[in-house]
Amino acid sequence: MTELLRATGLRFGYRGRALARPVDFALRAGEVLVVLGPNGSGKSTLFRTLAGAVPPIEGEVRWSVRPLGAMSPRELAGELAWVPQQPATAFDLDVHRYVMLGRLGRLPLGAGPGAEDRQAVDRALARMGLERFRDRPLSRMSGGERQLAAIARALAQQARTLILDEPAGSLDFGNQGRVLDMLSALAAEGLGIVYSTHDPNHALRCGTQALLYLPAGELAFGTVGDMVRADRLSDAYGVKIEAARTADGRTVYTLAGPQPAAGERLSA
Ligand SMILES: Nc1ncnc2c1ncn2[C@@H]1O[C@H](COP(=O)(O)OP(=O)(O)OP(=O)(O)O)[C@@H](O)[C@H]1O
Repeated sequence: MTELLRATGLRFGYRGRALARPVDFALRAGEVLVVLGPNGSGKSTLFRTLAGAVPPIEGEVRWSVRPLGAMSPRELAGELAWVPQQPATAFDLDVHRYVMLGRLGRLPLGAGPGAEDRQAVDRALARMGLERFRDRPLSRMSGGERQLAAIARALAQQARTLILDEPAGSLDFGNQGRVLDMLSALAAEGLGIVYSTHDPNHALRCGTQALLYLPAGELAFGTVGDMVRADRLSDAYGVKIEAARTADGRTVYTLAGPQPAAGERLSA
């Protein structure tokens, strides 16, 4: 399988202070890498580092074998499309213009969008079920609808990898399932997917690899089967987490009760 992303000895954070110990990981076409960790552990910062918005403290990021630092913004736009946690624009665009922003990074300097770009926008709106919101200003959309529009914008970009920061964070139960299944379908079409979530069950539903922030600055990488386990999750979040089985044999994780008070860690 084609390698899309590789991080080697990567340390990242702000003003020289790393949020985790050095980590190595890779993503190939067709894989879904899920990033799990407590609030403030560094999931968004990792994404910003992979996208080149925050320079690494140490180590290297490569997209399709090329070092991130040597890539032009247009080359990078062909590699990754980033869906931030809280999509925002300086102007109140209507939805199809907002989704068109996903095309801009791919256009030659000074060129305007053409028929191919408009088709890409229409396809992305259809895939997200947003056709009826086409001419609606973002300011008149709910948080969840805006999140779907941000995913449509990333799809319109037609990059090889999608990075999504908590894509299901504002979505209702039905849309959570739809978006996760769509991410699986996009991976099956050959894209690479990287996304963060606070729900380990989402990682089980749609994940092949996982990065898990553990206490003492360890960032562990492995298969979802190895990383998303009750013992490791309990360790990561400092609460007792139990595995249960559904009638059709799937594993689901739930919080066990009662839990330690906030700030107390489990003694394991
Ligand atoms: N621009 C910044 N400069 C300095 N520190 C920052 C900056 N942005 C975030 N931080 C800090 O870096 C740490 C990691 O933040 P980050 O947003 O990456 O966490 P996260 O895992 O995505 O959190 P959450 O699950 O709450 O969204 C936090 O302690 C945060 O306060």
